Amino acid sequence: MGHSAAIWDQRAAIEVTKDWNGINQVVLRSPRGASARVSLHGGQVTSWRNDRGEELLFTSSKAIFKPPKAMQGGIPICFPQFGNCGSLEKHGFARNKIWSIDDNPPPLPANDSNGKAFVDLLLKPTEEDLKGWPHSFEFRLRVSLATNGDLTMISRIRNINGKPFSFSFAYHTYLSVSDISEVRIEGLETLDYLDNLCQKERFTEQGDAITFENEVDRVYLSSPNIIAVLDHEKKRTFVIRKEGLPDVVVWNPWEKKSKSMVDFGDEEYKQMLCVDGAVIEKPIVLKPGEEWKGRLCLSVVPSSYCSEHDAYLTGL
Ligand SMILES: O=P(O)(O)OC[C@H]1O[C@H](O)[C@H](O)[C@@H](O)[C@@H]1O
Repeated sequence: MGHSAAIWDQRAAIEVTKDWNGINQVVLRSPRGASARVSLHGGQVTSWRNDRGEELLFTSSKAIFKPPKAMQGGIPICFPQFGNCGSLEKHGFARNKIWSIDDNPPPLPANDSNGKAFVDLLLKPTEEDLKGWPHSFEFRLRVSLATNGDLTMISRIRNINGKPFSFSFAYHTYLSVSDISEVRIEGLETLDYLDNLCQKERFTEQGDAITFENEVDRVYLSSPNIIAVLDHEKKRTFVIRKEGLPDVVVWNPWEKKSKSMVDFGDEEYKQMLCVDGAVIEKPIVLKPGEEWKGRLCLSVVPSSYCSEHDAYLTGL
């Protein structure tokens, strides 16, 4: 795929354009008008819009998106380390690297190809990278947008090293919400979590659902594969389905911390909520030749749909 080439295939539209830093980004469009943008900087999804053109992911108005710094917003990929729980830079190096497009990706499964636009991005370590993390790998990230606007990300990480290596991982998903005080998460009740605000101490969630009235920075452990984020004001619900990602990070910096973060504008913390499908507590160990797969699918449904179908949520 050449520089800023536009490729249109019969199923759906895939276009490669340049972002404001001159870095290639892939735009996926669904036949009904939903869209997603994926930057080759970090393989980061920077935008996901529904068919009415409404942005579903949060990006701060002051976001700095200039390599080598990763942008706070969208969906950064945290690999091979989450946060500061290791010797590497925060959240690992993958989100700061320039990925490449696979011009000849394996096809979508036949039962899943109808109207789907997708792109495969690849990350392989350079000689220089191997000095910082001496493990050879191939990371294939497939981002796809379905006809109904669902956004799916599949990460496949293969060990092409002579020795085993281990890693942690997260899709650091910044959801756009109307007002954090009006939002609730269902599906994490009764789970144990590590509280990053209390030196990773382990607690058990007592509430019926998770609501927000202060800073929250937690890793929920061994969660179900479907959770819901209900936004009362917007009357919509994000449904997060995941596979291979046992942990869920829930983060909102709240007022005081967000004031100390250069990327955040005043009061902007109210419009964001990170809910990350992740592997943190028990890192993945890959033997030579082995591959790991982690899948995240994001959908948006009207909240009325959810309350009418109570079982849909209570059974999560
Ligand atoms: O600033 P970022 O690199 O986007 O990371 C922001 C946040 O990510 C995670 O959710 C962590 O649990 C937080 O402690 C951290 O501050």
